Amino acid sequence: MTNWRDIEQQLKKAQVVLEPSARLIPDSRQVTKGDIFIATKGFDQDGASYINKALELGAVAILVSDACDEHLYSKFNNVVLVTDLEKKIAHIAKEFYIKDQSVSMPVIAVTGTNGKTSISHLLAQLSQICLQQESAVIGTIGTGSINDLQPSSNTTPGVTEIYRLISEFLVKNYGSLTMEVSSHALEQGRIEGLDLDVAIFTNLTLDHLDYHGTMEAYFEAKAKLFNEYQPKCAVINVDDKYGRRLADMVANQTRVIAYGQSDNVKAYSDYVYIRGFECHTHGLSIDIEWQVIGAKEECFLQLPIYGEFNCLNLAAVFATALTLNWPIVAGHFSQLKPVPGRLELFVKPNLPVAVVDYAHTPDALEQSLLAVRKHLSGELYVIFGCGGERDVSKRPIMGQLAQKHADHVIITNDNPRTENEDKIITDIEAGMTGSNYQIIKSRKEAIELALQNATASDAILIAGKGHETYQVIGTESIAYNERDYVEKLMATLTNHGGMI
Ligand SMILES: CC(=O)N[C@H]1[C@@H](OP(=O)(O)OP(=O)(O)OC[C@H]2O[C@@H](n3ccc(=O)[nH]c3=O)[C@H](O)[C@@H]2O)O[C@H](CO)[C@@H](O)[C@@H]1O[C@H](C)C(=O)N[C@@H](C)C(=O)N[C@H](CCC(=O)O)C(=O)O
Ligand SMILES: Nc1ncnc2c1ncn2[C@@H]1O[C@H](COP(=O)(O)OP(=O)(O)OP(=O)(O)O)[C@@H](O)[C@H]1O
Ligand SMILES: N[C@H](CCC[C@H](N)C(=O)O)C(=O)O
Repeated sequence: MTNWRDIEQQLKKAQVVLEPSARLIPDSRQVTKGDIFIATKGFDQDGASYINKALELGAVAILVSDACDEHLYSKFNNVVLVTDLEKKIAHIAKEFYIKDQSVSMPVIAVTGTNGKTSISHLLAQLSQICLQQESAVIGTIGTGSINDLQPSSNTTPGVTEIYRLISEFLVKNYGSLTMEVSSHALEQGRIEGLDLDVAIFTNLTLDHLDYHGTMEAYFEAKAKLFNEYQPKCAVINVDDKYGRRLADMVANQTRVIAYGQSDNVKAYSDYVYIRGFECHTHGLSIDIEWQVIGAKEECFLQLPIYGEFNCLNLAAVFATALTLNWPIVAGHFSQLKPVPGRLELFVKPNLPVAVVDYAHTPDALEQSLLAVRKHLSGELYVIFGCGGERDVSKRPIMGQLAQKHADHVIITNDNPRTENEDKIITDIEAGMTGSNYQIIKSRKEAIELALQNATASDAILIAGKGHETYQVIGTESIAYNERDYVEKLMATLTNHGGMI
């Protein structure tokens, strides 16, 4: 049995009635009445051990993989056994959800260690501005319209959820979909079967070695987006050495648009080149030259967005809009807004500027510290931590970079999860010298202290949580919205942090 039609026939024979609202659900905890539960063999667990739970919650049928333990599924009715279900599920989900496969929308996939959310949200904003049409996103902050994001638990959801979301976006008539594609997703085939109009590569720096083992394996996972999926167009940051390797290995039928600010860029026939840029208190000015299909042009963009790295993100957005034939003009870019929790500024007269950012990798932390320095004068405070149950090799490097680029460092908690929080902090300290830093495990206290100690001309970078709305301690997720907290705290403070 290889396709949905065969499965449907078998379910009909078994007199299973499927409602139009039925969904394919691989996680028993998400099953609701009328759904079909997908039981596969996972990394840690056998999905078939949750069949009972799924039936209790109202599943009307079960698709089970032959990789699952037979004892776990043989006793149930309405079970359809599918050989190699793990490999076939993408195809089955596509047929199940996309009934009319002639209807489609441009799909843009963004991969890389940092910048995926920023680029996808900026593209969705630009679509609204220049096409007056809503676009969908799938990524870390959520899914759907950026004006009404629905929560997502992974950066890239599982393949059944992806096709369910796409069917919903087609009904809503969104102009395009930009999805963040993590290296885990590429390794696990979560976007299998998708036809990609554009694939964007941002950069590759240290992260996720707990999962991939080596940078080379991490790169190979990212490269799948370009060599296995063969997008129509590849928009690649060729300032990055891994980007240059990718640009050399894409298939002939994929058009490469190189972007960046180094001399490498103009070696490609299609490119978006950042000739220069300026960082000022109101944002960025970027001088761009581009050549796409022969014609060479230039323009000057002004944006109320911070960060040198956002020049690169903007170049990727620009190149993508060009290849999709969006009618962009320079003025559209000045209407873009910062992405929530990405170098997001909180400003109040007579108080230091607070910048909430999602930097949680060494490169992102360094880039965001350098970025804040370039836009703002005064002393720079940084408050950051490292996640528990995540790549430990980044901890001392982040400690070292914080000390190198900031004037004042406060180490705090960032989702210690089930790890010992003191051990995480000791790992960070291993990269630091001297004792001119503070440890304040409570993020709230750390932020309040920095706001009280800093002067009105200083800046405080609060890194690691960005848009997150929780702090995970042990297995408990405690509500904590850093953006709200900072805004409310600043409202209660007068100059130099004195409480009202
Ligand atoms: C290690 C890993 O990547 N696991 C992913 C994998 O899970 P799996 O199928 O191996 O799951 P499993 O735990 O062995 O369970 C087997 C089956 O039992 C089911 N189950 C399990 C428990 C239960 O109560 N009921 C139930 O039905 C599971 O849904 C699964 O179908 O496939 C699932 C569906 O695609 C993913 O949701 C899941 O991501 C887990 C939750 C995860 O945390 N992954 C992280 C590492 C991740 O993917 N991160 C990247 C981005 C990181 C970044 O760039 O910052 C991401 O894309 O989010
Ligand atoms: N092009 C870039 N290069 C380096 N750092 C960047 C870049 N863009 C954003 N950053 C930094 O990385 C952080 C995360 O950015 P963003 O959320 O856009 O990346 P992401 O790839 O979606 O990350 P994640 O997969 O972890 O969600 C930002 O808060 C910022 O500090
Ligand atoms: N999606 C990333 C984000 C981590 C953000 C940081 N706040 C942390 O918890 O480490 C991850 O799960 O590794």
